[in-house]
Amino acid sequence: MGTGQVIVVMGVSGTGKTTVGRLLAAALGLPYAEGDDFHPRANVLKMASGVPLDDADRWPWLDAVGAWARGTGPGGGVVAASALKRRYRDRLRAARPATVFVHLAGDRALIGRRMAARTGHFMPTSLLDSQFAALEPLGPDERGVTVDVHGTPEEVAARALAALRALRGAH
Ligand SMILES: Nc1ncnc2c1ncn2[C@@H]1O[C@H](COP(=O)(O)OP(=O)(O)O)[C@@H](O)[C@H]1O
Ligand SMILES: O=C(O)[C@H](O)[C@@H](O)[C@H](O)[C@H](O)COP(=O)(O)O
Repeated sequence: MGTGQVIVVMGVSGTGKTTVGRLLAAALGLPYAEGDDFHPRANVLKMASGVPLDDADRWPWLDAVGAWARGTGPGGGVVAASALKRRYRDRLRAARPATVFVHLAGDRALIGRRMAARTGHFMPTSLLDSQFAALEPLGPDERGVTVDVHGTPEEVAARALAALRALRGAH
């Protein structure tokens, strides 16, 4: 899938970033990182208490994700990180120019159901509306693919791999 490529699996909470990101990393033989692990503790506590993050909360987190991406070296890697807004993705691209985004997209009802069924996670389903409100889909000039999240995780991962291959073929 290309030397030096970092794949950022993006999208709202509950859309399957972790699940699909791990499958992509395994399929590509790349290291995987969980974006949630880079949040300062204050961010996790804020979200857990039902308050959405703002830009100021997200900059240090994005810089930590970007540092991981840069640190993967020539081999690249896969990281799950919501990267909801264009300016957040700009920040990640500034840290690691060879970044490609996989936007996992689905309707609110489906994602809400999956999120509600998830256990042991700090993110409350009540924040899903704010996640959709913040979401800015990939622009035509942004290197990446948008992948629908219906079906099994394996189907979504296969769809993402095919879209990445097509993107690569187009360049
Ligand atoms: N394609 C899928 N079909 C059914 N359930 C899924 C699918 N993808 C993810 N899930 C489940 O939905 C929940 C949210 O997925 P997760 O990977 O944690 O999303 P995110 O990392 O974007 O928050 C988890 O409980 C996960 O097991
Ligand atoms: O910028 C944000 O508001 C957060 O990054 C958010 O988008 C993310 O979704 C949470 O960290 C919950 O984690 P999950 O995405 O794994 O639910």
